[in-house]
Amino acid sequence: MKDPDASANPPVDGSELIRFDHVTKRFGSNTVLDELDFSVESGKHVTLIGPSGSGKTTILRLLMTLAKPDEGTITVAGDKLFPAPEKQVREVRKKIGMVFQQFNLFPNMSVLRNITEAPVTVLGMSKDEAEARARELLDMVGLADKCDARPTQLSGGQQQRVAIARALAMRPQVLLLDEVTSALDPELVAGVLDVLRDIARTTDITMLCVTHEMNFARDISDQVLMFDSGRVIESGVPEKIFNDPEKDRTREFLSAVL
Ligand SMILES: Nc1ncnc2c1ncn2[C@@H]1O[C@H](COP(=O)(O)OP(=O)(O)OP(=O)(O)O)[C@@H](O)[C@H]1O
Repeated sequence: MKDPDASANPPVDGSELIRFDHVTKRFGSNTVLDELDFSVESGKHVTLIGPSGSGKTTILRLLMTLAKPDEGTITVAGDKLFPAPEKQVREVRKKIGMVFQQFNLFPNMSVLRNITEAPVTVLGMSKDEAEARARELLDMVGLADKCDARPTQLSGGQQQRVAIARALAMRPQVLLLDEVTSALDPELVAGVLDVLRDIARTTDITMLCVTHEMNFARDISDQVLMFDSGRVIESGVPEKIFNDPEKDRTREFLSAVL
């Protein structure tokens, strides 16, 4: 399962890969992110936890440019993602890969083609190179024998593992994971989390994850950020946040979910 080459040209470990400065996002009168500041260092695995509606998914959607902030700046690997000219946004956006709750695979393409499509059309990779890379990634997620299958012939857990391979095929510097096991039957969750644990352990990719799987968060995170009402109210290593949180709000949240 080793894939030392999951991300292209990773920045030097310890440098800042993602930075939010005073980011505010409103939906009508609802201020979802409120002058949010936080950063993620290159190579680290950071998990966002917090109550439903606290703004976690919105952060990932801003990074994917699926939504825009109202105020503030977002920087990725030293380059502005917001505010920035459209051409720069497209370049910076290539550094980011995301796996969603729903797998969003193309149903009428083979598994292999689902993975090679964007590297060929967006990155201009040759078909041969993209296929070789896709086969390596399918091996990494334990689906080497499913290249020719259609997504509908796979279980939800297998589809999600294809979606993980598809995100990595673009050689992003950061992988965003948004509640990737929420849509799965319970017996399929462990297989997907094991694949992600292996990716966290064996690659140098930076991960920013939203999850309700607290054991998974404890296992893979270098840092856990506790969110409430659009702000980080507490952050620290998992041992600290899960065993000895400082804020009552964090304690209340964890006692409700653990
Ligand atoms: N497109 C949208 N239009 C209007 N309101 C939205 C939109 N997207 C999100 N919101 C609102 O923003 C708030 C934060 O949503 P978000 O999905 O970021 O929360 P979350 O912390 O990820 O929650 P959960 O854990 O339930 O997924 C919620 O009140 C939500 O209703």
